[in-house]
Amino acid sequence: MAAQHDSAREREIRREQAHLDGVYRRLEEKIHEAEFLMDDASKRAQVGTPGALAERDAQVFRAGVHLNRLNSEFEDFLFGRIDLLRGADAERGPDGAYISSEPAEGAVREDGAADIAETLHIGRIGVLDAGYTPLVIDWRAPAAAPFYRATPVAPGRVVRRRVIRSKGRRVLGVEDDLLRPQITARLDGEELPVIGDGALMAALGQARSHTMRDIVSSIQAEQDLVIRAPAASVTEVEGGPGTGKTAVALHRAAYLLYQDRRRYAGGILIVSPTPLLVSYTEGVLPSLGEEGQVAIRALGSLVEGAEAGTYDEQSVARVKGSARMVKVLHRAARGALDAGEVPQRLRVVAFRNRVELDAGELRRIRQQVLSGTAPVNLMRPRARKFLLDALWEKCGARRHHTDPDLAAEAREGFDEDVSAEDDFTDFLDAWWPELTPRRVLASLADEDRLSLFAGAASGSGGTGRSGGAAGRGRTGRNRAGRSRRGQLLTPAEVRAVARSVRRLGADGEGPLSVHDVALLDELRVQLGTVAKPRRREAELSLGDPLEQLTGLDELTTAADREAPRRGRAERLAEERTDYAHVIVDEAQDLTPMQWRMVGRRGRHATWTVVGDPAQSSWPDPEEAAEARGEALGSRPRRRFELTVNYRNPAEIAELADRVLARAMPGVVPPKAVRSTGLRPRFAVASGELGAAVRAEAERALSEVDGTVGVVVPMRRREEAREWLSGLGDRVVPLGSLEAKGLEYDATVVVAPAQIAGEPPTGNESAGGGASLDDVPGEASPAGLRVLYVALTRATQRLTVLSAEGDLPDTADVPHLLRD
Ligand SMILES: Nc1ncnc2c1ncn2[C@@H]1O[C@H](COP(=O)(O)OP(=O)(O)OP(=O)(O)O)[C@@H](O)[C@H]1O
Repeated sequence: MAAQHDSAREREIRREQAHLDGVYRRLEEKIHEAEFLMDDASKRAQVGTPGALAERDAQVFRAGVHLNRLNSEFEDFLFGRIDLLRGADAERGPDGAYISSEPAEGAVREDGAADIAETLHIGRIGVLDAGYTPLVIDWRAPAAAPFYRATPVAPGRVVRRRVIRSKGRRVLGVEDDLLRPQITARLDGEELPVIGDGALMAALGQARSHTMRDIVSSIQAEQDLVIRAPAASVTEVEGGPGTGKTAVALHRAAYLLYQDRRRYAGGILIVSPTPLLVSYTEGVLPSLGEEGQVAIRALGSLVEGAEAGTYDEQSVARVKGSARMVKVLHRAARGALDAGEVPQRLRVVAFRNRVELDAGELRRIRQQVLSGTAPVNLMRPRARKFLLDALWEKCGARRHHTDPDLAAEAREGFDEDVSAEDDFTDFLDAWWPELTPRRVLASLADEDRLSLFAGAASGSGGTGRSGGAAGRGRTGRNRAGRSRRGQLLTPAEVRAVARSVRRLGADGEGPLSVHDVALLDELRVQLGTVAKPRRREAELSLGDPLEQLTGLDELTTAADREAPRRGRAERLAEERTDYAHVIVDEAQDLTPMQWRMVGRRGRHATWTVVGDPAQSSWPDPEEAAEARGEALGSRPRRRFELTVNYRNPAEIAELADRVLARAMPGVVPPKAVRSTGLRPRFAVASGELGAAVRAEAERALSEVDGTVGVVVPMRRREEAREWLSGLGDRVVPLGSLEAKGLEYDATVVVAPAQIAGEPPTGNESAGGGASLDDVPGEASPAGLRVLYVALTRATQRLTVLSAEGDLPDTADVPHLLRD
């Protein structure tokens, strides 16, 4: 029986191999076609402009290179096949396949027999044969949708879905799902064979590496609905851990580009919470045939020239992320002209007279200038004009001219003379310097200044409306000391933030934290920058050079795109601050300030926002929801929910759900699709914690082939690196908040009560150091949500190692994880 089955499998593999061979033959024809075109182009004397010819040469050359590389570099280039019944009508779509999604009446005969009328192969790119019949359909094409959408309940025309595993030119295996088991279908006169137990389970059981794989061959129906949702307005996707939100977001980016390349020439931005998650996911798009138009950025790398390198203590992050900072920064931007040395007197010579403005006059002029609403840096011309007005008044020349024309002429001469004086220009540079966001942020290291800006709301003025910096600093502090009502930040918060920005140094060039970056972006807007000239759209557009080669939708490989496009993609990302589509991953964790920063990059964009409120580590969900609402504006929303957990085996999911029930009672967890029979392991660190962690990590390493994540409380992450040193790169130490979005074959979760008892905050990551007590605080809802994230990272095995505060029972189960 087994031998028979094997031979059926082998026969099917041979058949798929024959098809793949045919595809490669066609590709080789395309190589020749490309070579011919290249040859032809070079022979032609003058057709079109020289520029057009050069472009054409380049295109043809690239086409040849792509085709050559295709053989070796496109792993599982062909991965799927569907066998379909005859459709309700005989109309074909642009990809050469029949359009009907429902079978024709009579396609299944009364005795349950039916013939397969159409077979489609699905791959990463589309290939047509010489007669425009599809050899391979691009996975994003409408004709490929049934491959993902068909279910036994709603099979449409699909009788059998097959996943093909191949490498380069070789077919390695096939796995089938029968979607209409009740009918007897025949293909070319033979009964349709069904091989294997389905591809999804095979994919889920594979060992994990440090980079995410695409799921193109096993996208599930509810995920496909999101990936192919129309790009209008805002697509919101919620789902528990492991439901494929990140995977879906990445596939959606590739799908949108395929659908409307021209529209998305404006760029797609994918915002990820941490650099770890960026490096984990960034290989997926090239494997899907896309890269150049998509920028994947961590929140700490979203602002040009401001790369976050450190992380704030959690209590500080909480303040910096809060929407209260908007007003503080508004005041800081307008008050920043008073930071440092400010000239107290302006002296010029005009019409052979010395004219002077003293400190009081200068202060009043500054107040007048700042009464405008423009960003501070853009007010410099206004400041210049007001100074000249005051000097003109003071020099008394106006009184000598009764004739308005003569007066105007004299004034013009006056302005020209004064403006040309070094004393005047030097003064203006010092009195109204161009402010940089970094410098203004750094100026908040002065507690007096910060407490003034953080003081009770008093209009929008900031220091520009009152006296000198030092005097105002004192006033602010007194005011703050007198009354806390209406204060934006408490004195303790002021101290903590001021201390944290000292890291930037006086010039502001020191290391930035993740949360500083959103503050810089806010200041960038408040201060204003002189716009750089924009490149011409044509220069930016990547176009699709291969569109001209008939019969191939698109032929590029990851390696192709990497080399020539990388520089270009980087340049595009650098230049771009406004995208055509913005995808936000782990959206539940953006702080209000980060929502503002991200919102600015998608003012004219459509959006896809994916997240899970149950995994939010931000302590004030309402404040974040409000900021998210503002960033997304009044655009209509379309909501989707993902309900199946593809990552965790049921045994692990069940344990994690106990924590979810504590963190968010009543929330329905996603359903785990597989079970391994391996229950989580519980252990207690009775001696030295480091030794126990290392021993558990070693044990996990011996149990799985792939990666092991060791999740520790944030304040332990530096120590954890030492505990695990020398165990090799299959083991990754992680602070609890760093684990977000990642997954490992095995995880060791250390000290759950400490993880749940840490002060909550937004997206934190490696580096820096929180200063917490050894004994964990009370588990907060946000802390429990962080623990829930930690417990849902494993694809195969989970170990929970109890430490101080965990109160394990006789079976070593810590109190937070008991029923
Ligand atoms: N249809 C699928 N076929 C195969 N694997 C899948 C499928 N959907 C999801 N997966 C796998 O499940 C795992 C979880 O996916 P992903 O990281 O996208 O989930 P998530 O919802 O973003 O999780 P979290 O909220 O925990 O970050 C990944 O390994 C992904 O490849």
